[in-house]
Amino acid sequence: MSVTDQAFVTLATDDVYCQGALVLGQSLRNHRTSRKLAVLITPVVSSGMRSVLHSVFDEVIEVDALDSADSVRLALLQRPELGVTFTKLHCWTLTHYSKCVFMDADTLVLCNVDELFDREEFSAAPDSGWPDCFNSGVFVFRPSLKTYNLLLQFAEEHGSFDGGDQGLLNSFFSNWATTDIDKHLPFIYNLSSSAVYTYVPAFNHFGRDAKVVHFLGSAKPWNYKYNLQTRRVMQDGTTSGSLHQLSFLALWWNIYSASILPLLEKPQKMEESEAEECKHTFNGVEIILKKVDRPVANSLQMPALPEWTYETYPTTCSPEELIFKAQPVCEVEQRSSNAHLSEPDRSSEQHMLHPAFQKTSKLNEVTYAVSELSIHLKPEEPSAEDERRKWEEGRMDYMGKDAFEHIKRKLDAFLY
Ligand SMILES: O=c1ccn([C@@H]2O[C@H](COP(=O)(O)OP(=O)(O)O[C@H]3O[C@H](CO)[C@@H](O)[C@H](O)[C@H]3O)[C@@H](O)[C@H]2O)c(=O)[nH]1
Ligand SMILES: [Mn+2]
Repeated sequence: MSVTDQAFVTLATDDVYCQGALVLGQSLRNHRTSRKLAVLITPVVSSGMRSVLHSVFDEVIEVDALDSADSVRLALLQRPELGVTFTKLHCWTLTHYSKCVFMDADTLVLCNVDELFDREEFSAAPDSGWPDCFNSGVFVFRPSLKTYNLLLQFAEEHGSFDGGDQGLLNSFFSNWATTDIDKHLPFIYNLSSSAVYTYVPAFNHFGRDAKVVHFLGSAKPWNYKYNLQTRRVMQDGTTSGSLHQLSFLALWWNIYSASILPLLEKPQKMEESEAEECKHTFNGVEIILKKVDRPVANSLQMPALPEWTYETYPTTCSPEELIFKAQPVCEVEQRSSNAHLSEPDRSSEQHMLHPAFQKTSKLNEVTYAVSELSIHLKPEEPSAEDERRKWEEGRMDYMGKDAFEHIKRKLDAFLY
């Protein structure tokens, strides 16, 4: 059964967030959603990335970027980049759907969540930072131009208390917390990976039922490095996380390497060329595959956490297997005790592969050739204004370009 007038909708304003949207879309496919998949993009998304999006999503819809331009409030949140999340409001214009579930590009489904469509506008889960507010990373809504215009008007009149869409939507749907308990999605539909350690016993008790993980905050899965041999996320000085977070991150990367990487234009085969590194370059993003002879000790060694961890996979696993094994161990174990064929939902999975998966047989070539995978943002030259602000805020780069020798050279050039 497929329902064509309902859709999961996400947003990727640039090629970087497209990485997240692709993994989210793929996770929905892996769990055989019966709904359409739509992604909103802006004009800056590259044509290469658009064609990759087309192989996972039913619809790729270009919209103009909306910006809250609310730098003061966004600075309070310490996330100046979030003004652009106002672009999310465009989802109300998708009136060819009767009902939709919006999901942030930094979310991932762990099982089929089609039952969300039984809920009404406006349903969302509590935010872990302020539970009387909902988190706007997962919500059920009804597209309507009327609502869209009311939202824009509201934004103009009242702005957003956090500068992003979440503040705006909470003020707009202000009776969410008190009026209808059916509109409170359980937290397992929007489990923020950072909430994991704020209430560990609750996570241990309820976490195994998690249905959607949300990597909210400034460190996104694509900011980490992934070791294709150990199938673990690598930690360096700038990234850290609890074991639970790291297992969710590893799951994200499992999907990325198994299903998204093979959709990218195939780089020169690394075994043949002597190259140590190969790159896929998009607009502002480089995806780098590296041959590294790094001792395994450098990547994170996860101690055994039998009741809640992800399996590590032998590299001999077929890509299809890999995709469906990317489940919490507790689930895998339950399944293996009575052979997964007895579970009707699983037995048909292998036959229901989305066309996007069929290309994944190329995975092994990549897997064997490289051991480190990372996504880099091509650094933009900081503007003169950014530079000045850094100085004013006392954040000089003493070791780098603001080192005494560089300043002296500038002064010399100015004086002589
Ligand atoms: O440059 C950007 C930034 C965001 N997004 C999209 O907007 C979503 C929200 O941004 P995100 O970086 O995921 O924000 P969070 O870290 O999740 O922070 C919170 O605050 C945001 C601003 O209010 C809300 O949109 C989020 O749902 C809420 O979880 C992303 O997932 C993307 O879908 C882009 O496409 N490009
Ligand atoms: Mn998010």
